[in-house]
Amino acid sequence: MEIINLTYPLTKEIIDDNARPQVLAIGQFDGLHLGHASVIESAVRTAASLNLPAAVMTFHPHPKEVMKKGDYDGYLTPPREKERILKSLGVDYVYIVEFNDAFSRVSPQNFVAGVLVPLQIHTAVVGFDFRYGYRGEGDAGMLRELSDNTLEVHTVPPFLIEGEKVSSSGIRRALAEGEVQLAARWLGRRYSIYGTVMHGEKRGRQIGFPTANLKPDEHFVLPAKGVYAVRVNYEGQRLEGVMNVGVKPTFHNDKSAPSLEIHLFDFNGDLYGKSLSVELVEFIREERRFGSIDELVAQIGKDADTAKSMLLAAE
Ligand SMILES: Cc1cc2nc3c(=O)[nH]c(=O)nc-3n(C[C@H](O)[C@H](O)[C@H](O)COP(=O)(O)O)c2cc1C
Ligand SMILES: Nc1ncnc2c1ncn2[C@@H]1O[C@H](COP(=O)(O)OP(=O)(O)OP(=O)(O)O)[C@@H](O)[C@H]1O
Repeated sequence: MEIINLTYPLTKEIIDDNARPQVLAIGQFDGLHLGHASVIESAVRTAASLNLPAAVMTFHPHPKEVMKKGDYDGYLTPPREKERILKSLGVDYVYIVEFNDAFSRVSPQNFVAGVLVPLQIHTAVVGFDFRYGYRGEGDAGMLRELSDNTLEVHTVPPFLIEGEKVSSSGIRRALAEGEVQLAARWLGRRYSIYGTVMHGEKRGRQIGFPTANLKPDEHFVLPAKGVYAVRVNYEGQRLEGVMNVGVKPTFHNDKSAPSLEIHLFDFNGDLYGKSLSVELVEFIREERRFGSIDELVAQIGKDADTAKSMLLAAE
């Protein structure tokens, strides 16, 4: 899979290097949830049947971050995570269009005439509610006419679960409420955060529950503050543990950014500086302030037992 960064307007060099008949799925695709997968899989299938390469076009940074509106609070799939998943879907080319103020003002006409036509897109595959161009004025139906009928357009019907359209914003809402199982059903996999283990305040070991403090490698959306049963992938080993996402109100009054602390079961190696990914399996309870360290320690012991039985029952 090749990744191509594009800036509008496209240069002659970029066009010369990338113009080829190809099937293109277009969208923000943050999360690469089951709805996104149905669009991209449809593009991959169509490409195979036409014997053409399959491509995906996405935008970076997230338009909601640039336009400072909506529910943006990080990425469900920051760039490297998105690449990993797109690769597994069988995509040949990924075009990442730089999303900035100027690009947000490109009209639907100029998007088609200045990007899709020069790249020789044979078929564009989009979801039923795809919008593009300045103020989202363009829709799927307009793609074909704006290209002077050179472009085939496939529109993918809504992917629903229990009657609801699977969406990135729904997954953000679920994570913000600690509903990690709902998020996992919509994602088609458990939500995971990739990061590096940093030095913490060194209190964990003293209280009998050493924790790995995870600094996310990219700007991941964090789930609601609280305690979670987790699975951890470390150098190919699958470990299990319990994670606190929070500000440790028993020790601090500040409202600093939440930290991610993982107590791994049956593990006592040195993790400082190591890369891990942590999969959220189940929410256990909200974070709270304890009156004494003994009470906190007793509760963490119970959390660990709860997490173990949840992990045993989880597939
Ligand atoms: C499973 C688990 C649950 C936790 N729950 C809370 C909590 O509810 N309130 C709190 O103030 N700290 C909570 N903590 C955070 C501990 O206070 C923290 O792990 C300890 O202070 C060590 O921090 P350090 O790594 O910065 O030294 C929890 C930690 C774990 C591992
Ligand atoms: N559930 C779905 N079923 C079919 N197509 C979808 C679904 N969700 C998104 N798409 C399509 O995937 C592409 C990318 O959409 P987008 O990233 O805006 O998805 P979204 O999850 O609806 O996002 P948000 O919740 O932030 O509005 C678009 O073409 C869109 O129409």
